[in-house]
Amino acid sequence: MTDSDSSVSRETPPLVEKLYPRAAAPLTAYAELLATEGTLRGLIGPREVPRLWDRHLLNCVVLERLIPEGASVADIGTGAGLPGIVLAIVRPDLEIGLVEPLLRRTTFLEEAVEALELENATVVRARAEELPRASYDVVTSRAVAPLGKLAAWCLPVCVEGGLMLAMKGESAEEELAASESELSALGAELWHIHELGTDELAQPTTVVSIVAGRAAGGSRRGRSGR
Ligand SMILES: C[S@@+](CC[C@H](N)C(=O)[O-])C[C@H]1O[C@@H](n2cnc3c(N)ncnc32)[C@H](O)[C@@H]1O
Repeated sequence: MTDSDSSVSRETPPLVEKLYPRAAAPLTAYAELLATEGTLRGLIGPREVPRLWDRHLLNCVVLERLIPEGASVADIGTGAGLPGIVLAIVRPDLEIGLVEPLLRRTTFLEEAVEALELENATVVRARAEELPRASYDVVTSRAVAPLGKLAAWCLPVCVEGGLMLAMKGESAEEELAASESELSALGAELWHIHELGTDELAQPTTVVSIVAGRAAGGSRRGRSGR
């Protein structure tokens, strides 16, 4: 990787300046952290650095469009903070739990939250299965597990009527078809595939949204209830 390769990703894309002007500086600082400490600590492959914006940050940024105002959000298996840190930056109204079991990753996350001065993000060192039932309004994930397994982890964590948002690639339709009976058994009520950023991004983001029913998480609790 040459210096010019790695610097490409550190230029804030005009799209971010246009759509999220207030978030442009912290997003760029996060891109820099991923490109430096993130690669040094093995959290991001060096080959990802030139495409950090296109394949990672922009891909995550548009997810915010599906999240209701003021929601509490658990980002399951957040790794180096994707999409959780991006969401915390672009949506200060959200309360984000960055859920990750591995110490090396939670150490990086703690440092990133502090460096980026994110008052609305908390690092939670845990596996998804260990989270309290019905504790978040929205549960997000990206590249964590096949949809059926993910639903068994995430839906119980959602309040009744809450949302599970799974970022998926081209496999979304196939995974959804394969897991419909599991979703029903878990009390899911509605599911849908969204294509986000089709007019704006080189690679639109595919998200499976699932509305949690009573059997999934239990009774509704407020955002301060976890
Ligand atoms: C491929 S990485 C994806 C990281 C990040 N979401 C991204 O898109 O770059 C999968 C992450 O899920 C975490 N993970 C695996 N099983 C998990 C579980 N049961 N609960 C929570 N996180 C889990 C791993 O530690 C890892 O950080």
